[in-house]
Amino acid sequence: MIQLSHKNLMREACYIDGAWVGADSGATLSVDNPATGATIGRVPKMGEAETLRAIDAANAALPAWRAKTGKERAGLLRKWFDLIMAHQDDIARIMTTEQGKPLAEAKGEVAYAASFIEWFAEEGKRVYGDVIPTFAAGRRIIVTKEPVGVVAAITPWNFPAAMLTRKAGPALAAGCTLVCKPASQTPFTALALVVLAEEAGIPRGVINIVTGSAREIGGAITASPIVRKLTFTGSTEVGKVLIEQCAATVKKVSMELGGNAPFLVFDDADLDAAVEGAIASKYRNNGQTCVCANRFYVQRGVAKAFADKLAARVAQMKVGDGLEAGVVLGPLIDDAAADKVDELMADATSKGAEVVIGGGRHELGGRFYKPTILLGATQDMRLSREEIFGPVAPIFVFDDEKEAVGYANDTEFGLASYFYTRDVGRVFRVMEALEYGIVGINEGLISTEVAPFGGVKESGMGREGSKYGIEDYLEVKYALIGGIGA
Ligand SMILES: NC(=O)C1=CN([C@@H]2O[C@H](COP(=O)(O)OP(=O)(O)OC[C@H]3O[C@@H](n4cnc5c(N)ncnc54)[C@H](OP(=O)(O)O)[C@@H]3O)[C@@H](O)[C@H]2O)C=CC1
Ligand SMILES: O=C(O)CCCC(=O)O
Repeated sequence: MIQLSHKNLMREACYIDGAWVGADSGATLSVDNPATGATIGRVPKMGEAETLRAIDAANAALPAWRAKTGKERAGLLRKWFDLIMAHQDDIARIMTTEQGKPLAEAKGEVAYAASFIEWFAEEGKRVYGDVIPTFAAGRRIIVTKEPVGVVAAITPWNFPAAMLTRKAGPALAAGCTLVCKPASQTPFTALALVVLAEEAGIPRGVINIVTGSAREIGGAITASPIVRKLTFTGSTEVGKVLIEQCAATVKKVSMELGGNAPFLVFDDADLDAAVEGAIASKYRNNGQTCVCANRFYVQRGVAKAFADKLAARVAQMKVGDGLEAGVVLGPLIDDAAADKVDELMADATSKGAEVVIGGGRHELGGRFYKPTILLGATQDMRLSREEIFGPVAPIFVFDDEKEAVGYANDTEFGLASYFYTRDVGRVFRVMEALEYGIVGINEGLISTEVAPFGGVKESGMGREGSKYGIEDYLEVKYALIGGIGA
């Protein structure tokens, strides 16, 4: 049992039309602690029928919710934000237990998650339209923005709170209603957030959550003509399947998919700052974020110095159960994730990469992995193309700016990128040349609710957070008014 101050936060049921319910069949899925392998609870194994009921509930709740003023919706969202922050410790404890990230990081994620609710509560009041200067006397053009309608959100296990609120915040603020499906490995964090949405007084049907079979739930969502938008964060592979499925009903889609972030260090960089940025970008959530640096390209003259400084910092990182004090790297999410990191490591070392520090599974066993640095990585290694999603930092060497940018862009992905330099001209040249939705320049942490997060190429479409984030939940309506006279 997870020790919580708010006992009701840990719910082993789904929330549909304002009621906490189980699966029709009574079937459940177990949720395990990745640090210990122990089962921490069970959630309903729902499928098509329950999902369709959730969609109907969202549809029934839509007229009243969209009719509220932005300010009325903002009031309820603000209460939700306050409750999330009031229960930050409990939610973080649930998150660490089911996801593995260290408690301090989990607390940070809860605050980050809440920030999307606060931000969009405000932004929902500012959904402005336009009056366009007319093209003909006696006519006027008005542009208004309307909620897209019922939205479905499918979220991943690596940020079980923030990926939900980054979607729920703008959706609800815009006047949409929501059906969400959290990852099966981390449903309790999402369920806890919905418990608090209910306590905040968000009306029944406005937010619904179903857990269970991804294929059945995803199939019901994408086939439904009622659902007008799907917002997804997860693998590119599943994103592509969902885009295809959404084509049948021509839904709007927002896709936040995989990344392969390059992290460039030029020889004029502040190396200490670059090392701090590398630690934040690479090892946050044990390397399991889509914006984690995946490839370090370091200019030849500073490559060894950068590797040594990074290794000195990595040597201090404590690996262990995220609930233990001082731990900064928890377990990987599951055995498959650890096996994949092993495979990428074996491929890289067989092709000549040299282990600077770490290099394999941790003595703790299970899914614990040593934070690792590799020197001598090359473009023919699998980890130059695939998301590592683990604590391995491969260092590639380059000689000039053109070569570095060429390597950085040599991927089908285009989410986050980073570079370190003190040359102002290079700042602009490289920023403009990188084919990425996000560029961190002398910064390793780019996530904030006030900026637009999203990718290009196979990293997806749409932006989350910031004033741009709400646009994905709005339709533009153009009205031409005639008969006005002279
Ligand atoms: N962009 C990102 O932030 C993320 C990228 N990834 C990448 O993807 C790899 C695999 O991770 P994984 O968790 O399997 O990611 P997935 O893309 O499989 O899972 C993300 C979400 O999609 C759901 N899902 C899976 N299959 C379907 C489907 N056919 N229809 C509808 N929903 C579906 C999952 O449900 P369920 O949990 O029930 O299977 C989960 O809620 C990682 O190693 C990493 O490389 C992973 C997570 C986030
Ligand atoms: O990995 C992801 O899916 C999103 C990264 C979270 C963030 O940094 O906002």
